[in-house]
Amino acid sequence: MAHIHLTNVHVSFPLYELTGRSLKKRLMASSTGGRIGAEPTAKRTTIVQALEDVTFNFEHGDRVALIGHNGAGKTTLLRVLAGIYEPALGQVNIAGQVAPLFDIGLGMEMEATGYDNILLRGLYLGLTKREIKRQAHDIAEFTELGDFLNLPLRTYSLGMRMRLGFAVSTAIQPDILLLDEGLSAGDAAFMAKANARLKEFWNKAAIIVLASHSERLIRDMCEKAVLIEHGRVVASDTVDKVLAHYRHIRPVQSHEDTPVG
Ligand SMILES: Nc1ncnc2c1ncn2[C@@H]1O[C@H](COP(=O)(O)OP(=O)(O)OP(=O)(O)O)[C@@H](O)[C@H]1O
Repeated sequence: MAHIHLTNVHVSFPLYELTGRSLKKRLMASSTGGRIGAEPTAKRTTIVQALEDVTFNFEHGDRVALIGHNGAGKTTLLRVLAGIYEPALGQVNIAGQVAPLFDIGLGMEMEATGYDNILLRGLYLGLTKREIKRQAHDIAEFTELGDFLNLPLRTYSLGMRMRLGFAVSTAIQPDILLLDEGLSAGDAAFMAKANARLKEFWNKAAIIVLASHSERLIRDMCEKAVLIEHGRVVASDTVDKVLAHYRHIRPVQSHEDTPVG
């Protein structure tokens, strides 16, 4: 059974550029972003605490929305779940194959060809060489990039890179899907195809974690939600309860698809 268990996870980024006291003060008072603090060691460098003491358990069957203001820590948390960031403190315990459908260029090499990047991104995602080779033809077909697959990635547009990244990430049925907002950058035809594949995965994936500001998307896709404020989890419950909590602490005027965060 798939699961994601996080215990007291901390992630911080040093801000070497930040030397002025007044800018630091203004940042500390900001309603967006992670908490600004001082690194306890090493010359007291200023840090942004992107995640602070994050603990939660997602179990098989969970569809969870990550909700929070700009810079709250949602993408950082997704990156921790994808193994892109190693937390400075705390434990990450994940059972199941993870497919991150964001940071689509990670693991890819600009000077390598599309075909080579299928292998590189596949290895980066934790697939074996054998698994990738078995799927390579289908992946190439799904991208519809044809002869471009023989050219280096630097010659691709953003949308072409997204086609390649998406095709590799979804080459096998993952247990855990990680998404940041919706997919973008693909053209209409590819987005329709990608969304159809995503829908199929959506029903089969054991756990889905979606970071989003769209109330409609959150309500459509998830049953549970985690609210993050300045890197800390402040609520973890049903979507209804967490959205109500969020509205309470950050009220907005409502309109058709009320942005969350
Ligand atoms: N590479 C980095 N270097 C320095 N600070 C970073 C870095 N990545 C993220 N941060 C900081 O960490 C905090 C959390 O950022 P993160 O991208 O996780 O927020 P988010 O909730 O995904 O925001 P948004 O809704 O705007 O996408 C922010 O204050 C951001 O400035």
